[in-house]
Amino acid sequence: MTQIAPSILSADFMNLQRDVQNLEAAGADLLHIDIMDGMFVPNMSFGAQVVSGIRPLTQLGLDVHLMVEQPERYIEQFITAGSDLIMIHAEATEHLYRGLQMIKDAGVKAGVVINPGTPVSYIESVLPLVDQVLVMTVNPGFGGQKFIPAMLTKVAELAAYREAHADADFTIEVDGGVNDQTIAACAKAGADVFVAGSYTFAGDLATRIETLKKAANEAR
Ligand SMILES: O=C(CO)[C@@H](O)[C@H](O)COP(=O)(O)O
Ligand SMILES: [Co+2]
Repeated sequence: MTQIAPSILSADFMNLQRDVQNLEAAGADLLHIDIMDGMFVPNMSFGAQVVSGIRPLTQLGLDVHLMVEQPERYIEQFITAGSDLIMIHAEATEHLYRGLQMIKDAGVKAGVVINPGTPVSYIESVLPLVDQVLVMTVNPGFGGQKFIPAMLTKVAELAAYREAHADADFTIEVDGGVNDQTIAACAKAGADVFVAGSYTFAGDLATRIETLKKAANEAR
């Protein structure tokens, strides 16, 4: 099933409540929330307080993308803040399995993320544990970058893995440079959840979300 997850990184932070509520009214399926620590990625965004602030404003699931060194240090904060799904980067911790278990043990969905330079084989041993795999289709750290088409082979590889393994029960998400031109190829390769920040906010929200959904559904 297609799910569109606008990234609030492209929202107007001085009007975040308005933008979150407008996204829900416009038909967003999830809210993608990018947390950047200035270490794992060369940019900073915001912390768990903002997630706590958003939580009571919307019924949408909060899809939290931690771009943070040693994310296990912050998992509890993001659970308490009301995240529905917490994703940690495979490259950011020596204890990937433990970090994912911490999230799952709290009854929250857990996701693993891979950077453009990381192969699917690197995360194979955690695939039976996760609820979502996020394939970065740009280098993490900034919105508004150009989609890297070579990442689609990883999406297809994950879709084939899921098909072949009865114990695999994860959605495949793509993040970075997703727009009306790139979403069809992602859907064709097997992606289910599509993060779109700059594209969604560059026009009428409802029209843009609808355009993305239609393109993804037609490509399947
Ligand atoms: O995680 C990230 C960037 O690191 C993303 O979620 C971006 O915020 C998506 O932005 P667009 O590429 O859609 O503008
Ligand atoms: Co993201």
